[in-house]
Amino acid sequence: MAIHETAAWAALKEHAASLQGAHLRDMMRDEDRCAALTAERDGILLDYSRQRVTNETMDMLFNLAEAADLAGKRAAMFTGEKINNTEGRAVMHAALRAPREATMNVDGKNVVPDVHSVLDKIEDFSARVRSGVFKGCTGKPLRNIVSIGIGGSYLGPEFVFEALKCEPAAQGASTGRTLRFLANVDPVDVSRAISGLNPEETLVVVVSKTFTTAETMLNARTMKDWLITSIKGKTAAEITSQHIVAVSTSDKLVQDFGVDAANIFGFWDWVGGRYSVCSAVSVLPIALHYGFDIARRFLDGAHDMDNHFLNEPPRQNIPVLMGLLGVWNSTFLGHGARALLPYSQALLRFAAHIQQVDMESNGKRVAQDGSVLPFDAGEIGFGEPGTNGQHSFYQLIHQGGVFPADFGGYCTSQCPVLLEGDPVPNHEEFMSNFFAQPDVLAYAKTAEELEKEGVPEWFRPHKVFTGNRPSLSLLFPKLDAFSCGQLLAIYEHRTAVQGFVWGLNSFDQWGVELGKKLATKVRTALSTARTSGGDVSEGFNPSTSTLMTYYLANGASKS
Ligand SMILES: O=P(O)(O)OC[C@H]1O[C@](O)(CO)[C@@H](O)[C@@H]1O
Repeated sequence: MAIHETAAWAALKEHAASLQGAHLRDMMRDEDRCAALTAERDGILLDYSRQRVTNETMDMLFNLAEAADLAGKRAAMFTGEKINNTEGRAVMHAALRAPREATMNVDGKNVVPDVHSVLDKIEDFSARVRSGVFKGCTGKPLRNIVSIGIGGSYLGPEFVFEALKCEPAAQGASTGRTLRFLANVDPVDVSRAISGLNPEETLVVVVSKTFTTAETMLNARTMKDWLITSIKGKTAAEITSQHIVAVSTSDKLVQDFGVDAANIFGFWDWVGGRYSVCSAVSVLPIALHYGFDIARRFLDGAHDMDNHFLNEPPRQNIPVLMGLLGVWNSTFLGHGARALLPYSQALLRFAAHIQQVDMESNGKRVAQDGSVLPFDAGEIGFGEPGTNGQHSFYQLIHQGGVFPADFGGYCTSQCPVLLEGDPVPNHEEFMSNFFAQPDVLAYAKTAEELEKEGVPEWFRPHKVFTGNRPSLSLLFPKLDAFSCGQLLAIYEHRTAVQGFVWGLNSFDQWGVELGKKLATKVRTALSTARTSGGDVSEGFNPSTSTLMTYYLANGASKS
């Protein structure tokens, strides 16, 4: 039975209607309710008392999870069933962070030894590069890493890199080293990536699961050309073998590109692109830059959260709770977008990564069996670290439409500062906002209150806050490699929970294919027109032809 036909679904619809008049300001007065709407794991505290839910709502959401067979689908994921039915693939990113002694089967084969053999290879290679045993072809140490990749082969690694940049252990381990990312096929991104780098000290890591992605392959050719034309007195083969390595599932295409077989770090088709953060996709650049131990701690954190997700009952299970609340807010309360608001500057690329994990996974219009979903699945995710976001889009989330918000924060800072004579450490000033903002969203400021404060009548409507805007708060002890892994896994599993409940396939991404095909057609037409002077009116609609003609006439031939 489709999930929207179940009694659990109907009950939630009715319940949502009955809660329409309820206001968070009143709901927050119930201390027992507030105490019940929390969960804890390893010092991570989830407080979801500012969600527009009661204990009854949660029970009904747990019933919905049961009706959707959430537990069965989760077990199928962890046991290597081919739950990505449109691609015939297992979804086993949890195996990427499993300990050596674990057993996780795909097609009857334990994949954990393969995972650890690549991790061992990364540990060895990164140690040789970092110690200067593996050098550039002119004998210089390789201090700079440029990691080329896009989408799932870029956003996760960059999120992890930024999260650890100022973490004391990671910072110490990366002194004198540079890690940059090259994703966009815009040549400006190449220029930004290589600016100030000495090619003789630069190692390029080409990251592409398929090794066919147009953007990544052009950037890889561009970087190869940069290395070969800038390093003098060495052959192209010598330069390529010492300065380019690759992370991919396709050994053949990587070797055709000229990379030594010894310098390929593999992964497997049971790892989806946006779920590949714990494969060599991130582990290699992170280990090269911060050292392998830091990368291992990150994997351990993600594994810790896998265990929590797999074993904890729903009421204490952070990803399950967050996934069900996402379904509640979007499907039953009608809030199609949510804000990701980490109170940590180190998480400046968190929202971008989770946006991809969530929107590429659950942005679907059909159920797993191909039937059209009679509700909007997927949510828009957007965000910025606090307090920068407060001075940008918070106006809208306080007084415009309603956007449920995920607040994230840390009890201690990666870089504490206490100025002489200042009463509070800088981190506490920062975190005061983390505690204040959810209450501003939840509680109202009424016209009557404003009147009592002496605000003139004409001015009151502008200062009214309707409140009743849901949020949740995730408070971690500190941001280090381990907790960064936990955070990643919470959000990966949160997305899976939503997809499981909605009954769709969160692990394919057919929606990105058509654009790639059309871009290929445009590229061919532009190149033919530019080289042989033809026009671009054939095969395109009048609008696209006009735009392309204008582009060709205004500088394309020169750039
Ligand atoms: O790693 P690849 O094969 O270059 O693919 C890059 C990305 O492109 C996508 O296929 C589509 O955006 C992602 O799923 C993937 O992570």
